[in-house]
Amino acid sequence: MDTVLEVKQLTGGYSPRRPVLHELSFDVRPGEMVGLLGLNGAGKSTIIKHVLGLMKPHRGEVMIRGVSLEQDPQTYRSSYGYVPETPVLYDELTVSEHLRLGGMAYDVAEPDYRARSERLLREFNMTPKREAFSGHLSKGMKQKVMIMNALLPEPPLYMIDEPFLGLDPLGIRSLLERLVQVKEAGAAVLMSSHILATLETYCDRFLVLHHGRLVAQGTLDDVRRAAAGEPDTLEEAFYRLVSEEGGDGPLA
Ligand SMILES: Nc1ncnc2c1ncn2[C@@H]1O[C@H](COP(=O)(O)OP(=O)(O)OP(=O)(O)O)[C@@H](O)[C@H]1O
Repeated sequence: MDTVLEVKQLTGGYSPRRPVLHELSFDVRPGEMVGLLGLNGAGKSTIIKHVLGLMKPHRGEVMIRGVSLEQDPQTYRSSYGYVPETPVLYDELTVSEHLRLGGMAYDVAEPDYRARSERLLREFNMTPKREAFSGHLSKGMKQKVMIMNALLPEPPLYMIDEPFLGLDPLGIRSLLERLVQVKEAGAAVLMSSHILATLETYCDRFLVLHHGRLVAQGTLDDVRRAAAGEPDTLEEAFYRLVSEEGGDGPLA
């Protein structure tokens, strides 16, 4: 089956002498949402930084639709939308100006830009704030601007790092509904979160990261089977896989 994101034997981190990620291999396919789970410091954001091309692997490779960053930086970078854990915006630009900038960066044609930006503003209840400076927005509204900007170009891959912080329940629902739509339209989604019940409901497969190693990956049943005693829920399976004391899961 084709893959959108393919990570092969990735070892990486902030210093070559002390890797944070150890020989990770996984893929994310078209029409699939994959959940990335791990305790604080497990390495989730570091994986995402490697996929974004902000960090260079010590060993191994990362390809998006068969292309590595080195082979074709422009194609690689225009193939993903990214929602970071913490919003990064220009305080002196308005919500509309951020969307406009995102549309230009990804070369979205004008009629598509207009239709998509109107729809996103409506869906995320941001139409009344379209002319507000981002420095004047609430935390959740800033996060919505990041989310709208990632969705606007309709890329083949979405990387979403702990997106629910600060979003109100309607915002969470709008985001999840939109992710289901993009996935059904054939996009691939890699989403990290600590909200395991939501990941369990929405994701098709899971990557369980512990001390920079994948200790389980696959469908909910695969992850349940990897955990001691084959528990019923993702949360319990995760707990057993990363618990230092209990279980027979592989620990780092
Ligand atoms: N800029 C940095 N320089 C050096 N080490 C870092 C840096 N950022 C993160 N680390 C280290 O890399 C490891 C993995 O951190 P990472 O941010 O990837 O974890 P995470 O799984 O995203 O955690 P969280 O759930 O808290 O967001 C940790 O040991 C962390 O201390």
